[in-house]
Amino acid sequence: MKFGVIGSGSWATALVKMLTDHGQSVNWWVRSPETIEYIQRRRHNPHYLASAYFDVQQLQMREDVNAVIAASDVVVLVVPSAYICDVMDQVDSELLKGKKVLSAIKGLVPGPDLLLNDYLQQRFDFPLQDYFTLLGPCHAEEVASEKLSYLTFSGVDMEMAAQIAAAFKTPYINTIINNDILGVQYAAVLKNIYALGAGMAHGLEYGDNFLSVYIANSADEMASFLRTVGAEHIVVGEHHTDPITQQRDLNYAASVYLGDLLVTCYSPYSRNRTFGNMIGKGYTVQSAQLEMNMVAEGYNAAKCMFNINKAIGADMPIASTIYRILWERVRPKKGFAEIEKVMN
Ligand SMILES: NC(=O)C1=CN([C@@H]2O[C@H](COP(=O)(O)OP(=O)(O)OC[C@H]3O[C@@H](n4cnc5c(N)ncnc54)[C@H](O)[C@@H]3O)[C@@H](O)[C@H]2O)C=CC1
Ligand SMILES: O=C(CO)COP(=O)(O)O
Repeated sequence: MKFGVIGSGSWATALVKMLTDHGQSVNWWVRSPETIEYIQRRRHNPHYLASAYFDVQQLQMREDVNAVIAASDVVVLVVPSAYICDVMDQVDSELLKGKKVLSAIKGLVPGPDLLLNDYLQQRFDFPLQDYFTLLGPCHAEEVASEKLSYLTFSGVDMEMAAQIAAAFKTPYINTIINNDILGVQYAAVLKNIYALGAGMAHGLEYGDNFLSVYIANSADEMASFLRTVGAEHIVVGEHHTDPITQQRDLNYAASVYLGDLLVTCYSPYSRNRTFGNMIGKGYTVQSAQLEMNMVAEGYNAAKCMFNINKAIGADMPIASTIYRILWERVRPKKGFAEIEKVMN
């Protein structure tokens, strides 16, 4: 199985490290020829995760995204969601036929506000059976230092998900398989919004006691949303697996749901938490964005989820207050005074 990694930020660099540490050869789309030349010479990415070193004999780096896709069986999408349309607009749709797509993106396609599988289906007629996700609690920085992490691979084709997962196994990466392909993506999007809020709470100088209450309530709100969109899982399930079993077996305390919420709310590596902390301290959105050379997905996600939930109608007082702070200029202090009132 040949892997092609599309993206060269922190997470893409971490995934290339996992694959090459496993012994895989990797086709890697790196946009700048200078960066390619640097990695060839110095064996690490100068811009992101610079402490991760590669065996460059295993890397085939190219500036042309179509050449990477053509040479690969599994296309790993790992650019921030804000740029995914720009990248996919360069892709020749014929090349995607018969390929597997593995998304490691924790965001929705902004504008149409779509899960990535729905975007690929609408834009490329790409079938859900060939679509997989790689999610779970894992910061790129801890991959660089080879700290033990658990990644969850999801897909309606669980056998193929397991085969893909096997290629990422290393002494520091364990893998888990599940078939909740839509739910895991929504969970990954929502946890970024709640983590942004956790950062705001920190910036507003709430303590650990309140934070634990806030995270517990966020977990509950997330699970309630996932149960509300459960009907969609049944539609997916009807074609591939027993829909009732799929519904009843879901454990929202599993690492791909609750675990990722926890690590993103608590870890100092989290970009969403860092961004939220600045907002809580009084930075504007624009100045917080300028401070970071990395992407906090929760900012766009707050708006996308607010729009999506207009149709779904789940009760989401926390996510909608974070949206109003970020996008409607509600003062963080005022927003959190409202959040305080809905805590259980
Ligand atoms: N960093 C992490 O620890 C993890 C990140 N993720 C997810 O991975 C995805 C990618 O995030 P990161 O690698 O962390 O990004 P990043 O914030 O490290 O890097 C930004 C990336 O955007 C690229 N970029 C900038 N402008 C672009 C354009 N116009 N077209 C295409 N690419 C452009 C840069 O080359 C770079 O690859 C996100 O959805 C994130 O939520 C998931 C798990 C862990
Ligand atoms: O998804 C992540 C950890 O699992 C990364 O979170 P941040 O984007 O907030 O850094």
